[in-house]
Amino acid sequence: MSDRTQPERSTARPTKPADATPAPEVGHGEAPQPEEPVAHAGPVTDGSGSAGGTPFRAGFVAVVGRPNAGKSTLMNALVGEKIAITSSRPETTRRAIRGILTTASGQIVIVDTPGLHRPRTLLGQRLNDVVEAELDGVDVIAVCLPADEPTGPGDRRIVAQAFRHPRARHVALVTKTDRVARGRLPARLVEVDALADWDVIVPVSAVSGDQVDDVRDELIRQLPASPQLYESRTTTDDDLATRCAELVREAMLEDLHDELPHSLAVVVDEITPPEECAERPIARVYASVYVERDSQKGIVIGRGGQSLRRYGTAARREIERLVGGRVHLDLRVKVAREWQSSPKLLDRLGF
Ligand SMILES: Nc1nc2c(ncn2[C@@H]2O[C@H](COP(=O)(O)OP(=O)(O)OP(=O)(O)O)[C@@H](O)[C@H]2O)c(=O)[nH]1
Repeated sequence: MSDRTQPERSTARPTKPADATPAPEVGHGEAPQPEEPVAHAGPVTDGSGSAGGTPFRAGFVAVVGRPNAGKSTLMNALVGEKIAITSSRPETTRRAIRGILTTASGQIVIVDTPGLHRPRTLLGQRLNDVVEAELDGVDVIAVCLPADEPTGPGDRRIVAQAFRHPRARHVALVTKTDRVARGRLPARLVEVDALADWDVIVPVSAVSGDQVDDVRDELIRQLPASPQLYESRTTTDDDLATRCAELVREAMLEDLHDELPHSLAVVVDEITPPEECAERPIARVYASVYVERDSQKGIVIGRGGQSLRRYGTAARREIERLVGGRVHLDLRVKVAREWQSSPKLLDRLGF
């Protein structure tokens, strides 16, 4: 990324309001031609150019924001596939997850990052470090700011952090627009505009799908001219074991309450492909669920193993959807004492 030439910054800055009123026109400045993502298209292009003489663009877009801002949901909507797990609980994302979207004119490698916040544990600190490391090399930093919440000190910190990387383009994505009445959106856009010198601001609802295509087109427009970085059919660089572990954690987040979710970590120890099963063509996934204390182990298992069965079934269904076949999911619950604050255990759990 760093050695590629950035496209010239657009002089027509589509989203800059001349003053506080009227509200900014967003995301339509250069008359984008919406286009369909190319699923399973042919071989990697040489990047020499796409239709109409416009160069093919490709690069990395880091999606940042505070916990629960809608980053992962938006990435999934852009890629059109569940790449990152999501939940109503803050701090669901714990790694930088790459989702890849390829169209006829560009390829976006979206890096979904953990929500940025003041860390309370060593895990929190490491997650913030992950985000900072990702920001260093990307072409575009997209800051998610929910439409239905006013700008807070956390948002200002994140925006300041994003602008400490001046080589990147800076895009504001005003998320969850379906949650505000249409009439209230302009004021929020003006508020976001006043926060920083954005290259573009795009309002979007990943849940209703409104303006997801505009986000895609704007992000591509911000990327440098470049050959494709991944094959067209690739939608993530995550491995199967990691994705399965995340689906187990997602099912648990949905099922379990209180502070417990923060104490959970899931590691897939082994996956046996269906062809290796003598009796039935069924993949076997062996996973360990780690909690921090003995008392949590009881909660996670539930009376007579009820809870384990409930979210285990939900997770298995999601894994079956992912692999496109039948799956046997074997979950073991283990205690890794205070792992969120232990450097050694964090290393072992992959943080
Ligand atoms: N109504 C509505 N809800 C949304 C939208 N986008 C996300 N959400 C909800 O907001 C919650 C958080 O979404 P995530 O995508 O997990 O948020 P995140 O920013 O990745 O969260 P962290 O992993 O905590 O950093 C979930 O309950 C989503 O369903 C949206 O466009 N509209």
